[in-house]
Amino acid sequence: MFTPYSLPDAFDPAECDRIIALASAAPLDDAGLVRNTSDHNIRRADLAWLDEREGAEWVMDRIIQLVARANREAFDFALTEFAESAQVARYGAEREGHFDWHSDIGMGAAAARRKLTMVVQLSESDAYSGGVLELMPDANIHAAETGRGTATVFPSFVLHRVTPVTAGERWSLTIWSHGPAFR
Ligand SMILES: O=C(O)CCC(=O)C(=O)O
Ligand SMILES: [Fe+2]
Repeated sequence: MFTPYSLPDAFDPAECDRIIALASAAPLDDAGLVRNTSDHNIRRADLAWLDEREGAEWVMDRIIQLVARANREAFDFALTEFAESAQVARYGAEREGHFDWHSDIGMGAAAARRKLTMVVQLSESDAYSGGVLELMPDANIHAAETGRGTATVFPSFVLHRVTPVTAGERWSLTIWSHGPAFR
């Protein structure tokens, strides 16, 4: 039940390009400084929030379908909303972009209600080295599928990380779905 669930071809290559272009339409924020309390040792990435970009509504429409499908097929959690914007992240080799082990359930009002996380691989896997999304749903580490456009869905409490990017750049899309407390 808590095994990460993979949805290949959640977005096609042209759609991945469009999402990266939307995120790049304005300067990206530093993950260490904005809407995020982590410091650079924990996370080094550049971020865009899709609710701040014009023309990203179709991305959210697709996300709703994908998360609903994953939840139906694999989790059956009580989900009520998407209380936070989707986030596009760029992890670049120029500063070994990474995100250390963490759970997505946080202290903020919305972050405390996160239940499912979905991460989409927006880059071609040979566009970068490192940058592996690893999950620890049990005593073993599971590497997420790296195919471009593949979505990985997992309970937001599952520990996960992105290993340092050592060459090239990796782009990802992350969204959280929210609901009442687990019981
Ligand atoms: O970029 C990724 O693959 C993961 C992002 C992530 O874990 C997060 O934003 O909480
Ligand atoms: Fe995360």
